[in-house]
Amino acid sequence: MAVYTDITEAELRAFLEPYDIGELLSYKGIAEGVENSNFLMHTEKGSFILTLYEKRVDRNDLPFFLGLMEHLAESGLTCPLPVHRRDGIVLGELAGRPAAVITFLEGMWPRRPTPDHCREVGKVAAMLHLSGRGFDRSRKNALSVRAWRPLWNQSAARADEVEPGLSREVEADLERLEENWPDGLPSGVIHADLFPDNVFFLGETLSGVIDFYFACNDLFAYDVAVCLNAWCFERDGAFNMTKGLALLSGYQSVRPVTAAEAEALPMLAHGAALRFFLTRLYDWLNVPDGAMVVKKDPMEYLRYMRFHRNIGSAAEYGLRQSGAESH
Ligand SMILES: Nc1ncnc2c1ncn2[C@@H]1O[C@H](COP(=O)(O)OP(=O)(O)OP(=O)(O)O)[C@@H](O)[C@H]1O
Ligand SMILES: N[C@@H](CCO)C(=O)O
Repeated sequence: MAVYTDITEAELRAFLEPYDIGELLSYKGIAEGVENSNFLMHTEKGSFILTLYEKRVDRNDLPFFLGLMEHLAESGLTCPLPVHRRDGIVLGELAGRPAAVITFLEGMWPRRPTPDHCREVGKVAAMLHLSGRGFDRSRKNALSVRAWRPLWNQSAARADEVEPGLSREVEADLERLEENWPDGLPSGVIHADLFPDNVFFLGETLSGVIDFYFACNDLFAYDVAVCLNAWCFERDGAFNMTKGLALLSGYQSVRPVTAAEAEALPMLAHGAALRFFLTRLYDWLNVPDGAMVVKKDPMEYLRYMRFHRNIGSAAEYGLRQSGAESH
């Protein structure tokens, strides 16, 4: 359960005083997520999420994340909105952490994604890429290729405890990715963490996207690569081409990928797998077992890295190109 920072009822009531959301009726920690502390609150005016921003979130980035949610919602993409206090402010401080109240989004994230879910997430990723264009703030990706080696260095000495030979294998991948990482591809605002637990559905209909706390400006196709990893592998580690095809065709129905993006996709998917492997490995080795958080398995992402190393072309993910260049 991701509650790193606990709060008392008195603290919470004082924090909520400047908001116009009615009397607090109940609140409880949310048993999901690994990054921030989240609480579900019921007030006289409905349900709200209270988020306390934890270690990996830089306070200076919060106006970007919260502003982006407002911008995307205005462009028609359903996502939660930060609630403004009576004085207009959206960001406060609670228990020594930056904190915000966020509107509650109805829906459930898909525990077993189907090709239909994948098509919908492909579409919403492309819509987000197009909608982000009018957003007037920008944020560098703090977890892109240049950040991987410093992150790896914090785990490298202990990696072989997780699996013998891991250290040498990851070193080789890092070198390959650092040398061949593409640049100059279409870029803009990306979500960067568009996993199933961040995409809600009501029945078969996508009801919204949450968790913009890794959003940044980077290559659009990198975001697609993150999605391929997060949505299209089966529990046994096999890549499901039907899901890949659905996700990519959903994406292309809104924003066709360029030939250069298609060519770079295997490298981007390999790098996207390494990025999540590295943060998971760091947490695996460093977050104490007693912490109220379910640690995610880095080895799942090592298997994806191994898969992508051997991919020759994006067609193997299910990409069908019409030859149309775009954006
Ligand atoms: N606006 C919202 N509406 C409804 N539920 C929400 C909302 N925001 C968060 N939640 C709930 O809280 C959980 C954790 O939220 P979130 O994914 O933002 O946390 P996180 O710690 O940043 O997670 P992650 O590990 O995905 O980065 C979600 O899976 C969802 O159940
Ligand atoms: N989505 C991430 C956790 C939040 O960054 C993962 O599955 O490793």
